[in-house]
Formats: sequence, C-alpha cells, structure tokens
Amino acid sequence: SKTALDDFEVISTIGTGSYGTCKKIKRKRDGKVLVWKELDYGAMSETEKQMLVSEVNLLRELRSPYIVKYYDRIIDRARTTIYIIMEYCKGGDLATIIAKHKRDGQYLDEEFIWKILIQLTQALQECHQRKNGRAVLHRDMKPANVFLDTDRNVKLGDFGLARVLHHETSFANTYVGTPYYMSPELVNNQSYNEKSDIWSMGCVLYELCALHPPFTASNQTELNRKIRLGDFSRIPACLSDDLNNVISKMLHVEVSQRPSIEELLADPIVSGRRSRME
Ligand SMILES: CN(C)CCCNS(=O)(=O)c1cccc(Nc2nc(OCC3CCCCC3)c3[nH]cnc3n2)c1
Repeated sequence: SKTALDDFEVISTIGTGSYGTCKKIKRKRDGKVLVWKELDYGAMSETEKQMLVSEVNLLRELRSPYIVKYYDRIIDRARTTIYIIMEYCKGGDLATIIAKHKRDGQYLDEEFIWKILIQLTQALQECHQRKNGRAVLHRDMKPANVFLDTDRNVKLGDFGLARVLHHETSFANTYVGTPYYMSPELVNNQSYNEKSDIWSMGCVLYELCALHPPFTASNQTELNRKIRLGDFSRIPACLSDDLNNVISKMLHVEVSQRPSIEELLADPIVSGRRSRME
C-alpha cells in the first residue's frame, strides 16, 4: 500500500533549505524518527517536474552507509507538494559544527578530520563509480549538506536536489550564500564534472581544518580571481603534512592534475589511514 502523510506525525521543523522545508517526523507504525523535505512543484514546468522525478529516482539508487538514506516519497497533488522521506541524521550538519568550533576558538582534532575525509571519499565513490549506470554528480557539496549520525559517521545529503534546483527558472537558483566552493572550471564557465565534486570536497575538508574556506573575498570578482589562482594558505600548523598534502591535491586548479576518486583511494597516505580506521 502507498505511503500516506498520515502514516507520520511531524515532530518539529529542522530548517528551510533552498528548495523548501525539512521536518523531523515520526513513523506511526514503529515510532522510527525520519525527516521529510517538502518541495512545492506548483511553479515548475513540465520539464522541471520530469527532472525532479528522475532526480528522486536517482536518490533511490544511491545506497551507501555514507549517503543519507532515501526511504520514500509522497505526492500531494492538492498542495502540489512532494514529500521526500529520508533518514534523520542526529549529529546535525558540519556547517553548525564548524561554526561552534570557530566560536570556541578550537580546531577539530585530526583523527576526526581524517574520518570525514575517508567517508566523504567513499560517499563520492558510490556516486562516481555507480555499478549500473552514469555517475551522479553532487554539484552542491558544502558543510551544510554533510550530516553526521549518532557515531559521527558521515551522511552526505541533498543529492540530486541541487541539480533540479539549479535549473534556471527555479527560484532556488537565486544565490542565497556566496559560492565559496565554486571550482576554477565553473568560474571559467566550463562544464561541471566529477573532478568538480573533488574540488568541493577539498573545500569542505579545508574548512574543517582551518574553520574558514580556502578562498574568501568580499565580492565575487575577487573570489573568482583567488579561485583561478588557487592560492590558499596551509591548513593550521598543528595539522600534519599528510593531511595538508591530500587536501592540497584536491584543490589543484588544473582539472587534469586533480585526483579522481579511485586515485584518492589508492593514495598511500589515504589507504594507510583508511586501513588503520576500519
Ligand atoms: C542551517 N543549519 C546551519 C542549522 C539549522 C538546522 N540544524 S542542522 O544542524 O541542520 C540539524 C540539526 C539536527 C539534526 C539534523 N538532521 C538532519 N538534517 C537534515 O537537513 C537539515 C536541513 C537541510 C536544509 C537546510 C535546513 C536544515 C537532513 N536531511 C536528511 N537527513 C537530515 N537530518 C540537522
């Protein structure tokens, strides 16, 4: 039988993203706590609705312990709203964690950063090296889209939704935040590719280390210049050269010089750290 809205009770609103509202919900039959994201498709064209359907179908196929699990979807035609039901990540998002450490003037410890690095890479591996089909690019990886579960394991979220919403007509396209994580190829109006996700992952990991993005500026032009130059300062001195080396590789301005997912996982530093963790 189809899942219906009254199979759930809303506990609270977690927040509002570029596409709509995220609510914490409880499944009545077993009390399981989940979230749903409400998207109003009322103003979407037929093509955009088609894109939304295909993006949601892609969400179903992405199965990894490091990607927010998709459960179901409910379509309420009366309200022209789709409810996408996903796993609830108790640990919140990295943007909140970084802001807290910045406020307290305390860096994150290196072991935690390596754990995030390894698990984010594995989350991207699932998307870039999908068995049965084309790679799914995240396109919008940033600290606010990386969640943690109870054991502080990574849960990469909001897949695909980024693409359907970067469609020119959707209101979500209006930049709410500064695109600190734009890759050089995007700044140069070249195409977005798998290596662009690697760049964004490098920016997220850099910000976990330094508690600020690698490239900052007070306006877009200045930001674009810094991104094209790829000049960023070393992560804090208390963090190892190994960590600095791996993150610096991800932030290579030249797409061809930037490692792919498989090259990252094959890197002796990364595989060495990974084997010590699992
Ligand atoms: C905006 N943030 C900096 C802080 C405000 C919000 N707190 S928070 O740090 O995200 C937070 C606190 C406690 C639990 C969770 N768990 C959670 N959140 C999701 O999305 C959050 C939503 C994303 C779009 C923008 C608004 C917030 C999930 N999506 C799938 N599973 C999810 N699990 C999140």
